[in-house]
Amino acid sequence: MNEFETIARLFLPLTRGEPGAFGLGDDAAVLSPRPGFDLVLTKDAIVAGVHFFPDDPPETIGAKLMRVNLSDLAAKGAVPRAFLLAAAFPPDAGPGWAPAFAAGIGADLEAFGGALIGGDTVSTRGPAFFSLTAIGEVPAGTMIRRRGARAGDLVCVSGTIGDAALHVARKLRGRAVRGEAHLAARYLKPEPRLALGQALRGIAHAACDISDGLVADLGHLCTQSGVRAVIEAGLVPLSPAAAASIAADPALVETVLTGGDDYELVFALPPEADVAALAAVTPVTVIGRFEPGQGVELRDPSGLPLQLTRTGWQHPVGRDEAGA
Ligand SMILES: Nc1ncnc2c1ncn2[C@@H]1O[C@H](COP(=O)(O)OP(=O)(O)OP(=O)(O)O)[C@@H](O)[C@H]1O
Ligand SMILES: Cc1ncc(C[n+]2csc(CCOP(=O)(O)O)c2C)c(N)n1
Ligand SMILES: [Mg+2]
Ligand SMILES: [Mg+2]
Ligand SMILES: [Mg+2]
Repeated sequence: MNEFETIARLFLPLTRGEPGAFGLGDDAAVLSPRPGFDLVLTKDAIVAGVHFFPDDPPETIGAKLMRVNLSDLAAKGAVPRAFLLAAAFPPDAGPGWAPAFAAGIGADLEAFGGALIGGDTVSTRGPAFFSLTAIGEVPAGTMIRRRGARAGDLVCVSGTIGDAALHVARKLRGRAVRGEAHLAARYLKPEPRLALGQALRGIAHAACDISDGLVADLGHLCTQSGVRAVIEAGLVPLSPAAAASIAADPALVETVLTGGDDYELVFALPPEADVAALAAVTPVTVIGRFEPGQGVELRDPSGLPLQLTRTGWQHPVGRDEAGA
């Protein structure tokens, strides 16, 4: 399939009748925020060998592209509205690859809402690269910021932490884990916490999604808010697979706390907030408290500080992988 066949056959159906997409036949799209709403804009990219394994199923690569972006909208309390897709397809992909990738995106547009309104389709002699600009809506002035956590607030997280990072540790470093199928599913198709994020509007003082790692992303929230977080490692919610993996190899606790790829939410709730009411929508766990100061402190079950060798994922930019 050539470029324009790909746009017409694979991407046009994903516009789902959105008039501002102009049938993917114009230079640009038009989007009007509904009166009384703000548009919330975010962008994440994924690269073969960096964010996904080149032999991952193309449907789940499309889904993961959607979900890493939906996760940012979720963290801001936004409702998905529109997406712009940049796709540089792998040079050696078979004829079924792009249709399956597009089907993964289409299924998530159905599941989570919004429409494709534009993008760009290119070729590459390098690794496959995909990026979405995701556009969501919130009632004007209500986007949840990373800034706003206060001393005394509860540190909360959704879902379970560390599953995807354990999958990566198994695939890249040969680490022995338990519950491989569960860990793989969590890596391939993270759950964007859209309902929780929307429920947090007007309640949470601050929120961030966890892409780089729990400690790193909580650290970003602390920096923006000008507070410190003290969390108890023993309270961090784990799936049975992650708990069994750590029980067999305690060193994996660092992978869980700092490995990233969780796409769960970490957020600040005032102490009087009704955590149980939120937890009725999505699993929510209180893992610590915000205090005056800066940085993230982790405590082990005996209350002693837990030292980590890193806090999360960072891309090397303009230097080699060894960090020279
Ligand atoms: N190339 C860039 N140009 C402009 N702004 C950028 C660029 N890269 C990052 N940013 C901005 O920097 C901030 C931090 O970006 P970052 O990518 O770390 O956040 P994130 O998307 O929530 O996390 P992740 O990419 O790990 O999912 C965001 O406000 C983002 O829009
Ligand atoms: C094949 C493979 N190797 C390593 C990882 C781990 N990883 C890569 S980028 C990133 C942070 C989020 O990305 P970004 O900050 O770019 O949004 C993480 C945790 C992976 N997912 N797949
Ligand atoms: Mg980003
Ligand atoms: Mg984010
Ligand atoms: Mg990142």
